This record gives sequence, structure tokens and C-alpha cells, in this order.
Amino acid sequence: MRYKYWSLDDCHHASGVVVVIDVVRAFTCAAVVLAGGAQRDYLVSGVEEALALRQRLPNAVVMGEIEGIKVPEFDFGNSPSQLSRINFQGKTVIQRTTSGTQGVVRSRQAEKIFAASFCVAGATARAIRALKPAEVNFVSTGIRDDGRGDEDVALADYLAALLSDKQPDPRPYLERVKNSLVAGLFTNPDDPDFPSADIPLTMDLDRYDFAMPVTWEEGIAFIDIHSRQG
Ligand SMILES: O=C(O)[C@H](CS(=O)(=O)O)OP(=O)(O)O
Repeated sequence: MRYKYWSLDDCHHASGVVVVIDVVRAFTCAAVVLAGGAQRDYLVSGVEEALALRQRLPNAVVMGEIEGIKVPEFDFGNSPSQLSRINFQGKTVIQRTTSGTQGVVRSRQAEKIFAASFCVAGATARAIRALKPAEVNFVSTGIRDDGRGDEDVALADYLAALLSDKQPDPRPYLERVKNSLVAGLFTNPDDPDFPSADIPLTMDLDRYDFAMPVTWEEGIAFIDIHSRQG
């Protein structure tokens, strides 16, 4: 299997099997709300788009952020520790984030997309392996010019090792999340936007036994419980 690495800047060229990665925090949040009972998690690019979709869909709530800060009109921010305390049974979630959902929306050449974080890593690797692809494309959505994004590249490296049957020790990969630049924002347990409890959740390897394949309907991307694999 061959592996290619992409960022938000060039992922519009990625084709075939594409794994869109956002460890801190969008796709940790996506897994949390699906595990918490959400029927569907729509992944959108714009704030207005998210709010308009909420108007159209029954039992819909919006979660996400701009640069990590909850949008006042949204129901929830982008904190997996806060979202893990909510019952999403019967709800449809609409998610808009600065990095993760943009990666999905921009990967328009992909034939198959998986949204991924460490808490669904094992199931994601199994779902990819079942497709027997010759090549896997990893989009690390957190990469920025200032050095941010190593937490996403760490997951790409870990998945590549898993897919190569190397039986990797996960600890050095998870250490990279802890030591990432973005993790340094999460020092205060009471910070409403960057609570310190979020980082341990983003490092909770295989917390959930499902992958998050993305489906498109009428031009809108979503993950739903019927698409779960792994
Ligand atoms: O809220 C987050 O963790 C980030 C904010 S940003 O990308 O660092 O501005 O968003 P996400 O899309 O979850 O990476």
C-alpha cells in the first residue's frame, strides 16, 4: 500500500481513498456525538450554511467553532468533553469547524472519504483494509505554516503503520498529540472553549469501535449510524 500526505491547501487533488484527519478536535467530536446517539452528523463549511440547514431539518442542532471559539448562534462548541455529557438520541447534528469539516468539503476528488481521529483509529484501519486500496491519502487538516498539525500527521503515521501490519506501539504517536502546539491551548479545566479535559479524550485510542465513512446527499456531506463500519 502506498501513502500520500496532504493538507487543507492541496487536498482538492487527493483522489481514491481519502482519510480526512482532525484529532484536535472536530472528528473526536463527531465520534462522540455519534456514540451519544446522533442519527447523522452533517459536515459543512460555512456558519450561515450550518444555521440554514438547522432551519430545514427536524430535531437538528449545530456544533462547531470559528478558530476554536463557539459561534454564539450554535447550540454547542467544539469540545468533546462537553459533548460527551449530552444525550444526542434522536438528534441530527450539523458540524462546522475551521479545519476538520473544511477538509471533507474540499476533498471533492475522493472516491471514498473517512473522517478520522485516534478514538476511531483501529476501526478506521479495518474499514480501509477491507477496501484493499493500492493507495491511501491522508489529509492532515490541522497543518499550518506555524508548525501546528503534528497531532494529525501522528494519526496518519499510526494508520499507515497499522495498515502496513507493523503492529505499532501507539504510545509515541499519542505523545505527539500531547506535545502538539495546539494541545498547549488546553490548560484550564474551566475554559469554556478550550477545556483541559479535551486533550485526554482526543488521545483515547479506540474509544469507539466504528469508522466514520462520509456519504454525500444533495451535495452535503454527512456521517450516519447506518454507514458505520468496523
Ligand atoms: O476547535 C478546534 O479544535 C479547531 C480550531 S482551529 O482549527 O485550530 O482554528 O478546529 P478543528 O476543525 O476542530 O480542528
